[in-house]
Order: sequence, then C-alpha cells, then structure tokens
Amino acid sequence: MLLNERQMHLFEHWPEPGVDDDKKRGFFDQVRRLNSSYPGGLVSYIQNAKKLLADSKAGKNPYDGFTPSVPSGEVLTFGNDNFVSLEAAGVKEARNAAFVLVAGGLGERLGYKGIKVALPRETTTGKCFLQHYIESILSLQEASCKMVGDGCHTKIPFVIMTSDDTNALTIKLLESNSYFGMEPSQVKILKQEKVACLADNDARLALDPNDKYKIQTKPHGHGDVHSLLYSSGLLEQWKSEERKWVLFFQDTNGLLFNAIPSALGVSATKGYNVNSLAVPRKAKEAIGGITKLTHVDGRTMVINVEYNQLDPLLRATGHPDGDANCETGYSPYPGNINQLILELGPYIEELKKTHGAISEFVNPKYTDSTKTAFKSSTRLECMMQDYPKTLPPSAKVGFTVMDTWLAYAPVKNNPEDAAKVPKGNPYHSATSGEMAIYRANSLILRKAGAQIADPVVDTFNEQEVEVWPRITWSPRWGLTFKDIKEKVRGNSSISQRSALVINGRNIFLEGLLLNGTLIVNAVDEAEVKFTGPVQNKGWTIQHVDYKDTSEKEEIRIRGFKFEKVEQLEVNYTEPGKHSLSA
Ligand SMILES: O=c1ccn([C@@H]2O[C@H](COP(=O)(O)OP(=O)(O)O[C@H]3O[C@H](CO)[C@H](O)[C@H](O)[C@H]3O)[C@@H](O)[C@H]2O)c(=O)[nH]1
Repeated sequence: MLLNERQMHLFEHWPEPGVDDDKKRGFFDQVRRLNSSYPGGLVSYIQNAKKLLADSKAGKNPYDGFTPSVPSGEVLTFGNDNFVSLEAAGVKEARNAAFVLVAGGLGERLGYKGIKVALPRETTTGKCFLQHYIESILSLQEASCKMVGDGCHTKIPFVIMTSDDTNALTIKLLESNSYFGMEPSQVKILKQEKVACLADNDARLALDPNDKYKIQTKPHGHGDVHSLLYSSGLLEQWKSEERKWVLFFQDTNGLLFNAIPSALGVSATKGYNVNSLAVPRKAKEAIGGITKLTHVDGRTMVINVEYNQLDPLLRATGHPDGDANCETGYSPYPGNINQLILELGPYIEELKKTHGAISEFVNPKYTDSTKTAFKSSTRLECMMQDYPKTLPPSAKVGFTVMDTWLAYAPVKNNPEDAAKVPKGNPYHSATSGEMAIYRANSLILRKAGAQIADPVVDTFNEQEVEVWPRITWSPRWGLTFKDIKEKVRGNSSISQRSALVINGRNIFLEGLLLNGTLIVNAVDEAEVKFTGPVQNKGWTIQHVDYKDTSEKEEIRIRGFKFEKVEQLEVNYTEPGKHSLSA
C-alpha cells in the first residue's frame, strides 16, 4: 500500500534482511496504527493530503465562492425571565445528555508542564478544572433527576478525549482523587492518535529525525473527537438509553457551566440539531467568528470561520478593513467558544455517512514564495466545530450568545504573551482566568440582591485586571440563577478585601456582612443561615513574578498568591438547622 502511494523513500535506507528486524517490525506496527485510526486509512490520508497541499500551493481560498454575512442567533441576557426559564428547561434536559471534554491538547501557548485540566480553576479553594467540571455534571444530574421524581437514577456519561501527551496524567488525576466523586464507570477515556507528518507537496510521509524506523507524527486536532466517538460505539449505546444531547467542551473555561443550563434550554426549546455557544468577539481575538456563508450557487451555512481565516476572507469579499470592530466596539461576528450542543439522533445519522471524518486543512510553513519546500514537516488538521460543514441545508444549525463575563474565560496564554495582547482584548491567561471567576460570581450575587463592593484595578505579570471580592461556591450551591436567588436573602454585603467560600447545598446568606475571609463547609442535610457581621484580617493578595522560580508554576503563571492572615472557617457535619450570627 505504501509503495502504491509512492512512499518508497520510507524503505530506501533499510539494511538487508536480518539487520534491525525488530525495528522494522515496529515500523509496521506503527503503520498499522496510523492506518486504523484514520477514517479510510492511510491511503485516504495521503490522498487528502495531496489535494490539500496542492490547494495550499495554488493559494486557493477555502471559502472561494462564499460571501460572509452576520448571522442571527439567540442572544440571552443573564438573569431575566427568559434566561431563568431556559435554565429550568436545560436542567430538565440534562439527564438526557452526555458530556464530552476534549483534552488532548498540549497547551503549547500556555507552556505549562502538566495537563491543563489539573490547573486550579481559582486558588481560593485550589480546586482544579476537572474537579469543577465533574462536580458541575454531578449537580446537573441530581437536579435534573429531582425534576422527574423518584424513578430517575440516570448517570450522565462523561467522556474525556486525551492524547499521548495528556492520557497518563489525566487518568492519574482521576484515580488519585477517586474520580472527584463520579462513579468510575461513568467516565470513559478515548485517546486520540497522532497523524503522520508530511515532508513535501507530494505528501511523502516524514521520518522521525531521531529514528529512521518511525514515521514522524503530530496532533491532528480536536476534530478527532467525532470519529473516536463514532468508532467507540458510545453513541449507539447512548441512543439505546434514550439520551438526546451530546455537549462538547474544552479544557480550561472556568465559567462554562454558568452557560450550560440555559444553552441546553435553547437547544431543547428551539429544536436545534447543532447549537454553538458564542460570546461577543473583539476583532483579532483568538476565537473563531460565527459566520453565515452564502455560496454563489445559493447554498448557505452558519459556521465557525477560524480566527486566522476571518481577516483574509473579509478582505477578499469587499471589507477592506478585514477583521475589525464595528460601532459597538466588537466584531460583528459572534465569537465561537467551542462549546457545542449536538442533538444525538441527527448526529448519529450524519456520522453513519461520514464515519466521523471532519473537513481538514493543512498549514505548511514554506521556505520561500515558490512554495516548493517546507521549513518543517506539516500534517493535516481538523477542528470539532467544523462538524456542521457536511450537514444538509435542512439541518437546524443555530447559536446562542451570552455575555463574556458570564460564560468565557479560558487559560491559554503564558504571562509573556498575555502581556502583549492589545489593550482592551482579553488576556486568556491564568491571571485573567481566575479573576474572571471572582468577577462573574460577584456580578451574579449582585444580581441576586447582595451588595458586592466594586473591584480595584491591579497589575499582575504586567496584565491589568479587575480584582473583585474572591467569592466562590460549589456547583451544588448555585447551579442556576434561580437556586442562587433563593439563597441570597436580606441585605447581605461583601467588602472588596473579602473572600467567601461556600461549600454546601443549603447555605443561606440572610444579611451577612462580610469583611474578611469566611469559609463554610456543610453537608447537604444541614441548613445554615448567616446573618450579621463577620470581620477578620482575611487574606491579602501578594504579587508574584512569573520568573520567580521559588514559587510553584501554578502560582507563577497567575502572578499572585494569597497570604492567609486570618479567616473564619465553619464546618457543619450534622443534619438540621444551624445559624451563625454575630
Ligand atoms: O489535537 C488536539 C488539539 C486540541 N485539543 C483540545 O481542544 C481544545 C481547544 O484547543 P485550543 O485551546 O488550542 O484551541 P484554540 O485556542 O486554537 O481554538 C479553539 O478554541 C477557541 C475558544 O477557546 C475558539 O472557539 C476557536 O474557534 C477554537 O478552534 C482544548 O481543550 C484542547 O485540549 C485536543 O483535544 N486535541
């Protein structure tokens, strides 16, 4: 097969039989793996590569014949009646959902040496992203089941896509923390394989520079999730369990679950086959733009145009300023945050046709303008949000826009690069990712009627951010706005220098006046009321320089740590009614 595909160079340097036979066998083992993990096998891979490399050399625009325009979608306002009723609809549907986290990426831009899902989402509690995601799914499971009564024992499946770069550490994180309370059988790990690298425009496979019996490989992208789900058999199993929705999400968005209930509510009430979550997008921000594309032949689709392609597409279609903000101060194209909600039935039908193959692209870096040689080997890549590209025009493809403060704060950039982000654009750093949690929680409590002090502006790792009171809660305390509103009563207030950790279900703020640090832990059956002042020296914020290697990497990349001077920590381990008042 390789010889038919003109890959004889792979064997040219092979010595006679009897020499290096084990290594030669190892070579074929790898070929077998590469062949079986790509839809259509290596022959398809090589042929697809030849075509895409030829298009790239010819400078062919992948959007040739398409004109972009701004699509219309659902725009939600946090906390209004519509939002609250969509959240209720979403929680009800959640028991019919399955969650899929794509976590195979190395996070090269962040440069963190561990896996990103093990990073603290915030350092007030130190809980990592994976713990927060699992606790959020478990809370949804419980709340959703409650809505249908006693007969419901559903366990929401949770799939994590890993890669060789993240697999072992992800499993270790889960196992050493008892799956953060989830039943191990609820979690499925699907590991994506890398794909063969391409050495030239003829799609000759590249050999590993360190091992001539190995084909060099690189990641194929998050789009692999669709073929992996298809071949795993999980989709059919979910269908037989009468599940209806598959929700995809990424490794480091600590705000995501603020948006899940209402977005799922939109999918359910609008009957969307595909629903992408979006936020207002700043021009040139590194998130794709959701765009309506109309072809000269009349076809239209609503699709993510990736951030590096939006500017050239706009310039080529009569927008000389390219990717620019409009009078609102934002790009007119909503920003894709890659949280996708797919309706399971139509998803399975589509994958039966495609076997999960997703439209691919190639991005070679040429040595010069003749485009005959590459600076380094390249490979085909694919993105999970390109799934709708193959759908028929009858498919119901929509999107839901929410405020950035509520729904999106990823951790992607290292401190040095974050500091260079143009002023007014989001940093997408560990610093901004954590501060965004406090900001969102403060704004949510304000909307629920509490008085939350204004933020102060401070600079960490050369990034200017708003520092709000450090308020966090476990998902079982506040899954939806309605839950939170019911637990914030009376005239509660929280000062700027305060930190509040709520870890329990039935904790009520009824005129709490917090000026310091308060940590509350309570079992579900304990009902705890807080009234009156809580005052102590609290936790102060210390600046940390990212180059200071005496600090842990998790701390250095955010540029601050807490000095825990004084706090009030209360634990309620017994059922019953309790109150704490000064
Ligand atoms: O081979 C891969 C590559 C990435 N990932 C995972 O895919 C997710 C996204 O990866 P990146 O954070 O590197 O993605 P980008 O920032 O390049 O962009 C993506 O996320 C943005 C929002 O965060 C926009 O939505 C954009 O359109 C979308 O392509 C991560 O969870 C990552 O772990 C994999 O699982 N396998």
